Amino acid sequence: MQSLLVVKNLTKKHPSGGASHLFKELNMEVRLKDSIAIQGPSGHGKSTLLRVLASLEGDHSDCLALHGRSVSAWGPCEWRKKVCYVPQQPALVPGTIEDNLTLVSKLHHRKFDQKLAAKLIDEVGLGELDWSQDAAALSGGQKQRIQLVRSMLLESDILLLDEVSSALDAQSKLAVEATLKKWREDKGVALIWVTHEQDQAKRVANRFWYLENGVLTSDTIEKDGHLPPQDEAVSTGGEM
Ligand SMILES: Nc1ncnc2c1ncn2[C@@H]1O[C@H](COP(=O)(O)OP(=O)(O)OP(=O)(O)O)[C@@H](O)[C@H]1O
Repeated sequence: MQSLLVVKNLTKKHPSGGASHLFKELNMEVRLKDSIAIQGPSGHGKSTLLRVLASLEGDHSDCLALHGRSVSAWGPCEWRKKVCYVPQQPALVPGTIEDNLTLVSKLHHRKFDQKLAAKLIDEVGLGELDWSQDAAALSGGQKQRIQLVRSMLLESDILLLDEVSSALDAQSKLAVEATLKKWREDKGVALIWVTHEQDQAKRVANRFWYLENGVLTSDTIEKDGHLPPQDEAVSTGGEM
């Protein structure tokens, strides 16, 4: 399977300072259509790892390559369009739902694909919403889904999903999972999910990573009928 993102010797010091590392010398590869669940104890750096992969924290250009090009070769803004981080806490802009959905096209001077936006909104279970409604008045779970659809409209190569269904009821959670699964199949994107839910990880992922004490290990169980080329998602020498 074709490689999208290659990570080599990625090291991140603990944000609290000192000599300790959140993770050290991580090596991994993300392939086309991968769906990877990252799990591990709270506070061991899962969200930080996603933000680093999205080039939102520190300068790790030498360690990250997308389609064989580093962050600095793409430029950080272009990189973030291609490797999109979706945070757990919705960060909607002031204004209506429509203002939020059209934000990506406005920022990137693209035509807004209303039909696609409406389809995705419907699929995640928000088909009844009036787009002229104030986004601030939405529930936490509705905001999470608006933010997710807004990110999907960027049509990135990789979506980094940081507990993106944590505020949802069981039915809405399944709707979001199904929407993302279809998106991955249709668009060939890769999904990386941070989730604390073992059941969700099993439902959505074909590869499983575990981050603890600075070490990322991979579980080679694979669904979807393909085997990993190597047990490549294994880091070395982590320390806290
Ligand atoms: N801005 C920051 N300033 C100081 N420390 C930070 C900052 N961001 C994260 N940390 C610390 O870095 C460590 C890793 O945090 P991170 O949120 O990446 O962990 P996590 O595995 O995603 O946790 P959780 O499962 O609870 O979401 C934690 O000890 C956290 O307190």
